[in-house]
Amino acid sequence: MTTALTHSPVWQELLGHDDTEHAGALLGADPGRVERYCLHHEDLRVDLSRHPVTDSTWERLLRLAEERGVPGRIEALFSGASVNESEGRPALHTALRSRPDASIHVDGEDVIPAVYEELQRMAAFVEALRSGDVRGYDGRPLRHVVNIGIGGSEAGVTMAHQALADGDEPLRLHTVSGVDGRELAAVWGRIDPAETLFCVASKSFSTLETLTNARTAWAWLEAEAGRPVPEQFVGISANESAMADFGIPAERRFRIWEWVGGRYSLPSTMGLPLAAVIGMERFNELRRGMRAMDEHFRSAPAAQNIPLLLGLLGVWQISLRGATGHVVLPYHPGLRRLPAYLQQLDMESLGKSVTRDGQPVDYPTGTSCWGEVGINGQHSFFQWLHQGTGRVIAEFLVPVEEGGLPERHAGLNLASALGQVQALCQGQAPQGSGPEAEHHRYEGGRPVTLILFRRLDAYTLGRLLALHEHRVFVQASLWGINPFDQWGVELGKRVAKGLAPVARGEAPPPAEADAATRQALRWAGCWGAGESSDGTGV
Ligand SMILES: O=P(O)(O)OC[C@H]1O[C@H](O)[C@H](O)[C@@H](O)[C@@H]1O
Repeated sequence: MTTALTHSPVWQELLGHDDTEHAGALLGADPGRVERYCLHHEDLRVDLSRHPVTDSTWERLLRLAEERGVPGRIEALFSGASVNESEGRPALHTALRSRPDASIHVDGEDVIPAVYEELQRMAAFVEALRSGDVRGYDGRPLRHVVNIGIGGSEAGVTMAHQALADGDEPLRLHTVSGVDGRELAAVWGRIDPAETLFCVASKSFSTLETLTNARTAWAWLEAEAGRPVPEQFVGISANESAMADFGIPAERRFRIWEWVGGRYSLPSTMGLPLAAVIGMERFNELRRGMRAMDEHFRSAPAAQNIPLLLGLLGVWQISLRGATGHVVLPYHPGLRRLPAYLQQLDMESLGKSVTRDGQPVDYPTGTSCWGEVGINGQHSFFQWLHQGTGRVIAEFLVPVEEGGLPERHAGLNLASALGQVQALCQGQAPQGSGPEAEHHRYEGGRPVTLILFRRLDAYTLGRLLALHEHRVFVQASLWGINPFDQWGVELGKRVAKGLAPVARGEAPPPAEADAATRQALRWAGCWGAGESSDGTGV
C-alpha cells in the first residue's frame, strides 16, 4: 500500500516547523553555509545554499527520505523490480547504460546481453553509415539522416544533437515530428533523396504523427527512385511486428524494450540518429556519464546524494512552500532544447493526482517545467522571476570553461548567470521611500539551484540527464506516485481519432463530440455547410 505524503509523521513535523528565513540572510549569517550546501560529483558543482533551508529542516528532509522508503525504491528501480505498477513492468533505463558485465533479471532473464547485442548491431550500422558503406538507391553514400519521431522518440535526439554536434560531421541530422507535413516538406528542400536515411523512431510504432510522416517519406522516396527503397529506412521500436509490417527490412530494425519509457530511451538504440552524426564513441561517452550518475545515485550517502537532495528540495518547495514551477536556465546556446526535454521528463512523470495504488493525493505534486537559454530569458521573463508574485524553482546550468571565445565575449555568460543568481536571492531594498521607490524593490529570496560544470561534453550531458531522471524519481517516491506511466495523454488522442474523419470533411461529428467541438468544426467549414444553425449549432 502506497501511503500519501501527508500520512508521514516527518512530513507533519515539517509542516509544523517553519524556521525558514530569507536565503540571503542565511548566507550572510553563516560563513560555512555555502560549503555545507554545495554538492560535488567530479567537476559538477551543485549549489543549494540559495534555498532557504536550515540545518534542522535539512535533517528532517533526510529522515523523510528514509521514512518514505526512498532507499528501497532506488534498489527496486536498479534491480528490475516492477516499479511501474500501473503498467506492470520495471523501468530499466539504467540497464541501457550499465556495464556490459552487469546482470539484471526481468522475468528470470538477464536483460544485459540483449541490450549489448542491440547496441553492437547499432554500432556496426553507425560505423558503416559514417564510413560511407551504406549507400542509397543510386549507389552514392548516405549523407543525411531524417529522424521521424515525436515526444520521447525525438526530444532526446534533437536536444543532444544540438548540444554535441559541431557541424563538421559526415552526416546531417534533420528531425520531423509534426503531423501537418510542413516539416517534411521543409526537409525535402534540404536533402537529396538518394543520400538520405529515414529513421522511423517510435516505441509503439503506432503513433499517428510518426506513422503518417513515415508513410509520406516512403511514398516520396519510392516516387523519386522509381521503386520502393526499404533499405533507406531504419525502424527503432519495441514493436517488431509493426516495423516488419511497415516494410522495414529485418537488418534495419533496431529494438528497444517495453521496460524502456520513451522519455528515458535516449541511451538505447533510440539514440541511433544521434550516434550516426556524433559517432559511437561520443554516444558511449554520454552513456558513460549517465552511468556515473547512476552509480552516484545508488551508492552515495544520503547527505551527499545529489539527485536525492534535489528531489527532497523539490518536494519541500512545491508541496510545502507553494512553488508552482521549475524553470530550467542553461547558459549555453547548445542546450536550447534542454528545457523542452526536461519538460517532458518532469511533466509526464510527475503530472499525477493519485498515488501508485490509485488513492487521490491531497497535496500538489509535479508543477510546470519550462525554460529557455538563460541569457535570452534575462531579456524576457526574468522580470517576472525578480518581481512577479509567483514562485518557481530557478535552475541555472552554467559551463565555466568557454573554450576559445573572442576576448570581447569572455566571461560574460558566467558573470551574467552569477549576477542573476545573486540578485534573485539577495534582492535589494529600494533607495528612498514612497510608491515610486516601490517599483525598484527586489524582494529576493527566490529559490535558486546553481549547477556549474567545466564544459559541455557528452559525458557531462549524460550526467545532467541522469541527475534529472533520478531527481524526478525521488520526487515521485516521496509523493507516492508512478513516474513511469502517462495515461493522461491517451484521452485526447482517442477523441482526436474520432474527429479526424470530420476534420477531413468525410463524416459528420460523432456522438461523442460535444457542442463546442461541433461548433468549432462547423466554423472551420468541415461539416454542416448550407445548413442553417438553429442557434445551438448542434
Ligand atoms: O515512441 P512513440 O510510441 O511513438 O511515442 C511517442 C510519444 O507519444 C506519447 O503521446 C507519449 O506521451 C510520449 O511519452 C511518447 O514518447
